[in-house]
Amino acid sequence: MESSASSLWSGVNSGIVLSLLAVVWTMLWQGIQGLQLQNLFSRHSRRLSRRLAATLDPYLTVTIAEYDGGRMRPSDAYKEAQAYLQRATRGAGGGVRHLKAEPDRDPDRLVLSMDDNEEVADEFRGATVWWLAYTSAPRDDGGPGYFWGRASRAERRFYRLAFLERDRDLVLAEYLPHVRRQGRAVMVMNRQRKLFTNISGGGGWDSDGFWSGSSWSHVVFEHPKTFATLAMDPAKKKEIMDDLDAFRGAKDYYARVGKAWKRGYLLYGPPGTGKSTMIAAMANHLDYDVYDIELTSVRTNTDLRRLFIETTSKSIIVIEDIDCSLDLTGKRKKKKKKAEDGDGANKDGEKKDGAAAAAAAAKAEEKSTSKVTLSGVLNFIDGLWSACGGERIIVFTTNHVEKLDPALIRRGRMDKHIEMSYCCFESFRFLAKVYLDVEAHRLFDDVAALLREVEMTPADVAENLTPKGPGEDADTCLAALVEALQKAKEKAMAKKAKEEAALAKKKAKRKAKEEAAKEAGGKAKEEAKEAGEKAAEEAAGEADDDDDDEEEEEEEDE
Ligand SMILES: Nc1ncnc2c1ncn2[C@@H]1O[C@H](COP(=O)(O)OP(=O)(O)OP(=O)(O)O)[C@@H](O)[C@H]1O
Ligand SMILES: [Mg+2]
Repeated sequence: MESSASSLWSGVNSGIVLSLLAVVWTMLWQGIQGLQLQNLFSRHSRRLSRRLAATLDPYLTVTIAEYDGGRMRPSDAYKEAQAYLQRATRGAGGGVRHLKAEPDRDPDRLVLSMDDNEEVADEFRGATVWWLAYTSAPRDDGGPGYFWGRASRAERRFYRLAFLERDRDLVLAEYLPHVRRQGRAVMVMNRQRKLFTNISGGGGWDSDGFWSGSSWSHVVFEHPKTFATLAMDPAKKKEIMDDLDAFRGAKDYYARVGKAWKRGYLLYGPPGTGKSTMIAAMANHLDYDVYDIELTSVRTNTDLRRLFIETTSKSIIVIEDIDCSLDLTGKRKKKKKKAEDGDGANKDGEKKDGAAAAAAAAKAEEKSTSKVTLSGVLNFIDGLWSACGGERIIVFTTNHVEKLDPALIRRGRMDKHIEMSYCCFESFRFLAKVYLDVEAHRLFDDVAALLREVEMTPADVAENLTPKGPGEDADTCLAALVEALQKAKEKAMAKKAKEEAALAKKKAKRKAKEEAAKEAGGKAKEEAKEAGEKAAEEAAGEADDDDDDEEEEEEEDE
């Protein structure tokens, strides 16, 4: 590859006029080289030259947009072209004068690519082609991407490939596939796993407290946790690793049975039992990117769907603490009725009752409350859109599995339910090996006995096993753990005693209340009985009087 300024003329038929022009141009070029105006002129000179060439042999163009389908999915072809062109800008930048730089895997280097409005020429089997990078102005025109709301109003990036008409077949049939293949190879070589989030990066908080602007931003994913350092029952760990391996290699299986190539994991258990750690281990095991969705920052179901569509294949999509993120429990029907999307699409894309109803519903919603509903989340997991893009793992974590709507975690949505529990002796031994490189110790029996009686999270055990200073070793750390376990045991016993005392007090109170009620009931009964008897006597007396009157009346009639 070389800069277009030097190679351009090789693709052009020269005639007398052209020769003359070339001479004039060379002289002019040499003249301005001494001046600092070269930057300015080089770009224009290349364009001018190409236009000149096009008048003799018209050129064609192919444009590759950053997003497919309006602004729904980042385009693979764009990414491949970008990677291919990164190669073109290696070394001295391949003649490109304005470069963009991103961090490389190697901390001392940068990955360079051409900046907007830069142009680079490439040679392929004797043909010259020109690549131009450019950005179009944000649009607000209700065009194809308008459905996606704010996203369509962001800048749109493109690569435009120009080539001479006579090279048409070569470029379309061979050069472009070559670019894609090479680009993919570069991407594999440079691949850095990424951790994406929907709440930071080039955007801003809107007046309702939601993040708007670019949907995902990312950092390089560098979590050191692997299954080799994750403490849990070995059989359970192996089962999870086998499950992940089976998923990764099951493309054909999923296609054959007609299922989207995705798998749902529900990780549940008390805080500090390793749920987030497990996600990092899964991502490292599979070599996948991680998309961490902060659901409370997603405004509507439509936004949630857009976020999903923008995720790439080979990724883990995580929603942590799903029970806290939203009120998802038992509100499915109610919410479905009232909480429709502000953007005009509801869960199933069904038609809404009308704009007035939508506006009323939107007004009724509290301003700062996310309108993502359980239906939206269910649709996100296994609706029609969930099938696009392939090879994804969806992970939910929660501390309170019992609070979740059964629909959310049924098999098929969350295929595998994994309980992360308190530290058992096996896990402790594992952590002792990892943290202290100790496989046996005189304090192990004490720890084993205490762990049978006390619940301690792997996070707390790991903390106690971490040497805090130069004087600390396995002996001091294990002694600290035993002490912490004993303290935890005493605390648990004190708590239990307190609870029992409270329970006994409650029982005694209830009993006293019952007896008082009984006594009061007996007294009331006696009084009622007395009153009843008195009333009966009186009634009987009155009845006698009535009989006498009737007899008298009968006699009078006769
Ligand atoms: N099973 C485990 N094996 C190894 N380390 C663990 C394990 N569980 C927890 N840890 C350690 O404890 C710390 C906290 O764990 P983690 O954040 O994964 O807990 P969590 O279950 O996600 O908690 P929360 O419910 O509060 O989010 C981590 O830094 C990790 O190193
Ligand atoms: Mg966590």
